[in-house]
Order: sequence, then C-alpha cells, then structure tokens
Amino acid sequence: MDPSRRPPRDSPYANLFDLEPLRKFRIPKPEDEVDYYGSSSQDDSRSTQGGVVANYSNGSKSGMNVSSKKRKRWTEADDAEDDDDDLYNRHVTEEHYRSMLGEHVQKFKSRAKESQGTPTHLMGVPVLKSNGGSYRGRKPGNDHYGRFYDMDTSPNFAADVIPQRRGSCQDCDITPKIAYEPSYLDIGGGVIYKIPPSYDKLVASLNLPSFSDIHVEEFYLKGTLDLRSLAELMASDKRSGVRSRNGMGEPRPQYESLQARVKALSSSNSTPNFSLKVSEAAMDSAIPEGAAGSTARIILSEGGVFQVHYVKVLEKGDTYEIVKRSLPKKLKAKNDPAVIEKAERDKFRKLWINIVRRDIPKYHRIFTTFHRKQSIDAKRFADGCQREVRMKVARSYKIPRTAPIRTRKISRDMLLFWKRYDKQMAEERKKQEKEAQEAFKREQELREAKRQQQSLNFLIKQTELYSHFMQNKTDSNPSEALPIGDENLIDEELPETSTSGPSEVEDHEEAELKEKVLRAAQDAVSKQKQITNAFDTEYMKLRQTSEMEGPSNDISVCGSSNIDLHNPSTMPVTSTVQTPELFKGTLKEYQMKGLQWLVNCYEQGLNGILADEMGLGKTIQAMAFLAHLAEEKNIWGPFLVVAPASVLNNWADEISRFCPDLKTLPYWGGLQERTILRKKINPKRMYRRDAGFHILITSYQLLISDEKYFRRVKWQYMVLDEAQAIKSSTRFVRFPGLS
Ligand SMILES: Nc1ncnc2c1ncn2[C@@H]1O[C@H](COP(=O)(O)OP(=O)(O)OP(=O)(O)O)[C@@H](O)[C@H]1O
Repeated sequence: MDPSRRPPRDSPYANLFDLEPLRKFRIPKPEDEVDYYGSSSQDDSRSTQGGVVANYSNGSKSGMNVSSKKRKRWTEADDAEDDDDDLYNRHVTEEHYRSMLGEHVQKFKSRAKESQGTPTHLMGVPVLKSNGGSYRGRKPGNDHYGRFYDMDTSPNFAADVIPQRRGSCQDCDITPKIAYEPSYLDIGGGVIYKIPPSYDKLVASLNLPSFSDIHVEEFYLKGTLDLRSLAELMASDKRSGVRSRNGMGEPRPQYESLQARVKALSSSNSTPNFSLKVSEAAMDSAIPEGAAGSTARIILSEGGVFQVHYVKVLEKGDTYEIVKRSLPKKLKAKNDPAVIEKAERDKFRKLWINIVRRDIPKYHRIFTTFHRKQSIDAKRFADGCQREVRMKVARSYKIPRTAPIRTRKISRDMLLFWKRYDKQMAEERKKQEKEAQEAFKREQELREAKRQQQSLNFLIKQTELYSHFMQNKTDSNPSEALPIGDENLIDEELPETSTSGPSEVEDHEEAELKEKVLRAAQDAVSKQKQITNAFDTEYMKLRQTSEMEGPSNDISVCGSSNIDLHNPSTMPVTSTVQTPELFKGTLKEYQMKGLQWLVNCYEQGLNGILADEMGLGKTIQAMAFLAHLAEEKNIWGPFLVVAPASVLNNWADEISRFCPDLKTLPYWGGLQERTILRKKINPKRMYRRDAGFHILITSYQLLISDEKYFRRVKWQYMVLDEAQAIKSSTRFVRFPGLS
C-alpha cells in the first residue's frame, strides 16, 4: 500500500487488527497438517478484520478443505478453553476462532440494527445476486461467499446467517442492489476462478472504511513481530487499553496475560518460539498499476517461523488475474562485505591453487599421454599404410617388369630345348641310319658271300659233271680221254684254258673269281677222282661178278646212275616258297614253280632267264619274286626294271595292281622331266620300306643315256624284260649282277 494513502494514527479503524488470535497462536508441530492457503485462524482473522482482502485462494480448494481431523482436534481443545486464564495456555483452534468471529458478527449485526436498521454495515457478508443465483451450487472456497462461509467452516453457520440475511432483507423489504459482480476466469481444465470485486467497490456497497481511513501501524508493516515487540506495542498503544465500540475482544486481560507471558519468557531467557515477519514486499510499489487488492498476506507457519505468502492480482476491467503466487525468499544473513570478499578471494585462490597444483598437471599428464598414444597410433597406422602401399606398388611394378624377362627366358629355354631335341633326334636318326647301313652292308656282304659260295658250289657240281662225262668218254675212247690221275696235265691245261683269254678277263674281280673257281675245281677234281676211282673199282667188281654169273641187261647210261639230269641241283626236290602277302593275287602252279626257280637261282647267286610261252604270266612271276625278296629277305629295293618303252606303262599298271605296297618310279619322259625324277633317286632314302620308291621302271634307251645316274645306285635286283634287247648293247654286261 502506498504510504501516502495510509490513514492517520487516530483513525477509528486503526484497531481493526485484532491481535487476539496472534496472541493465542500456537506454533504448529511437525505432525500437524498445515494449510498454506488460508485455512489458519490467524489468516482468517486478518482477512475478516482487515477488510482489505483479495481472494487469494482463487483456483485452490485446498485451503477450504481443512482436515476435519485437525479441526476436530482443535475443536476439542477449544471446548475446554472457556476461561480466559486458560486461554493463553491453550491453543486457539480454528473452531474457536470461528465461534469468536461468529459472535462478533452477531454483535455487529445487532449494533447495526440498533444504529441504522440497515444491513449496509455488514462487513464481509455477501450480497446475493439479484437474480437469486445459487451460491449453494458453487464451491464454497471458490468465491467470495464461499470464502466467508468456509472461514466459518460451518454449514450451520451459513445456514443460519445467510437465511437470516435473506430473511432480514425480505423482512426489511430492502432489495440489496448488486453492487458488484464476481468475475470468473476460466483457465480451462474445468478450473474457474472467481475473482472478487476490488475493495473500492466493496467500500461503497458494504459501507466499509475507505483506504484513507485505514491506518496500519508502521510496526505491523516493518520489523519483526514477536511477543516481546507485541507486548511493547500494546503497552505503548493506549488505544489498546480502551477499546472502541468497534473493537473486538477485551484488550486488558489479553494485555495483562501477554505481559505476564512476556515476563515469564524474559525470566526464563527463552528465545521466542515464533516470529512474525511482514515483509515490505507485500506493499511493493512495483505492483502494476491498476492492481486491485494489492497484496494478500497469509501468515503461515513453517518450522516455527511465520512466512508471508504473496499474491499479486492484476485488474483487467472487472476481471482479475493472478500473475504471481510465491513464497518469500529467505533472507540471507548479511555478512560483512569485506569478509565476504575475503572469503570469496580465498575461495577463488584455493580454486586457482587447486587448478594449478592438481588439475593442470593432471590434465597435462592426461593430454600428454593421450597425445603420445595418439602419435604412436598415428605413426603405426602410417607405417602400416606405407608398407601396404609399398607392397602394392612393388607388386604392381614387379609384374610388368618381370613379365618380358620371364617371357624371353621361357622362349629362350623353349628354343634351346627344341634345338637340343632336334639335335638329339638328328643324332639318333643318323645313328639309326648308320646302324641300318652297317646292318644292311653286313647283310649284303653275307648274302653276297652266300651267293658266291652257292655259285662256287654250282661250278663245282658243273665241274664234277664235266669230269664225270669226260671220264666216261675216256673209258669209251681212251685216246681222247685224259689220263686219270694226271693232275699235272689238268693243272697245266686249266691254266691254259684259264689263261687262254687273259686279254678278255680284265676285271680283277673276275680274275679272283676265276682263281677261286680254279682252286675249287682242282679240289673238286681230286675229290671226284677219288670218288670216281672208288666208283670204278666197285663198278669193276660188279662187272667181274656179273660176267662170271652170266650176261645181263647193261645199264645203258654209264656213270650217270647217281646224277639226275632232269632235276638239276638248282631246282630243289620240294617247294619251299609261298605266295608272298605283298602280292595281291593267286599264282598258278607253274607260276609257283617259276617263282621257286627264281628264288633258288637268287639264293645260289645265279642269274636266270625265265622263258615261256607268250601270255603265261612271266611278268607276274617276276613281280612275285620282287615281293618275295621284300617280304622274306627284307630287301626293299631298289629294283630296276628295264623294258621296251611300249610295255613301261603295262609294268607300272601291273605293279600297282598286284603289288600296291611296292612304290614305283616311272622313269621316262623328256630331259627336264627326268631331271626332276632323278631328284627322287636319293640313296639316303632307299633300302627301306618307307623309301621314296622300291621299283624304278625305265626303258633300254634311257638306261643307256642316263647310265651315269643309274650307276650311282646299288640295285638289289634287275629285271630285264624282252631280254633280246640286251643284244643290242654289250655294255649291260658290265652291270653288276648281269652276265
Ligand atoms: N595268275 C594270274 N592271275 C591273274 N592274271 C594272270 C595270271 N597270269 C597271267 N595273268 C594275266 O595274263 C596276261 C598275260 O600275262 P603276262 O603279260 O604276264 O604274260 P607274259 O608271259 O609276260 O606275256 P609276254 O610274253 O607277251 O610278255 C596278263 O594280262 C596277266 O594279267
């Protein structure tokens, strides 16, 4: 409240504050339930007496729902306090206070009736709405009326008072005008605030004292109100002694009792057990302009200290809004600023010391350790990355760099390998060829030796036959016959015969052969002489015996009994030759005999002339004989077939027909053609089954013209078709194998 508006000290309403409840106030115990919102008797008393009441309990029902248990307890206690003497020793309960208040109201009503007969002096009694709105339907604690009733906490009281007021008004025929209307504020959620009208409005309607008439002692507004100060106050305030007719209660006994109690407290030096603080903030001038009701103060008990609860109410036209409701802040004990500053400085100094001594080294250590660990990890990670990158780079460089080297090395190794392989194969081939040539040479030598031996045997047999006939001739004509045993003569004759034609025998081989034949003939002659002598001796014995026995049939053929001229030695008795598999045909019987004869002649180293009727198959027999040589004797040529030019094609056709495995080289044609054909006559590719050719077919004319080329080849056998052509040239005699 603005101090300027305070009433003077001699205001008739200065004693509106009845301190009786305060004197009777009991410090609540911890187990007591305390209603902080206006259920205490002190608060009620103040609100009812002060008149400057704002509806501080708007929006809260808790203040109205005082525990019935507590009320009961306090009521019971108050029932026993009838005496004033005991009043100070007993607690003032809410019920007691309400009853006291009821008495005051009754007194006030009676005085009002007496004085004016009008209800305008009713204070705190609400005026009903003109429309007869039901206040019963409203919550008692939420409106002005309810507040009033609830302070009385007695429905009976309300039932008693209100009907009386209503009745009185009706009786007095005074229709109370609506001087004010409570405002309602719906904040939602089913909560509706009812804001009472401002005091200014109530002043007019309820005939209340105005603000200017209300004087509140400065003491009540400032300082601490305790029993001591209260006693002093009451002692100094003479008005407490003589109560005006508007005052309530009897001040003297109270004062005396209070003084007595203060004395008792002083004597016991006990500290006051409660204090009342009325903060100046309650009258804070900072309350917004237009605020109605200013501040409602509620004295609450908490821990033995009265606290003031502030409620600021703003007025907005006819509505009011609670903008703040809070408890006061506890005042801090004000110390000496220097001490506080020093304490603060010490505190900060300690903090800084702690920071410097403990925290900074600690966090420096932590930071250093962390940094070191981080550096190690980073270095390790970098090393790993570097190593990995190096490996990858080296790998990526290594592959393309070594690839050509490896390729060149591999190719070089391959070349060396194949070169070495070719060399080995060539050496192997050369070795095989050399071995084959040596084997062939040995075989040929053996064959030649065998043939020569057979040829010698043949000559010996011929010589034996000759000598046998000569001996028979000698026996029949001794003068013409050579003397038996005259070896010297024969030896002499033989050289003569042998030397009769030295001019014709020019070949050294022929001379050697003749020499061999001569020696063999001499041996054979000597042997034959012996045989002949034995034969003759036996023959003479048989002849003498037969002459003694009588004449008989003479064997006409003398000395030829053991010689079969029909079966010469060149022809074996039994055939040993089969048709060769290389010959794809069937030889007839006589053709088989011809083949057999040719084979025998070959084995005996003799040449033969196969002569027969025309068209009987001599050509076929010759081909079968060549196939026999290849198959049985492993002689794969080269064979030379010389024939008249007219039958050359026939020979080629017959060979390809009957002996397809024997390759032929038809050597005829012009000079250039023969030059090309001669390239095939390669001695290195002969004498084998896989040779370039086995049989060369040519004519007598080409044989003579290309004689030098044919002489380079060692022919294994020569077949001369139409042998009469040989007569045209004696040069064929010089061919080995030809006689
Ligand atoms: N055993 C046989 N199998 C099949 N055909 C044969 C046989 N013998 C002969 N010939 C055929 O008879 C025909 C005459 O044979 P080849 O020419 O060999 O007789 P040649 O005696 O040589 O005759 P030339 O005296 O005229 O030379 C040939 O066409 C031949 O095919």
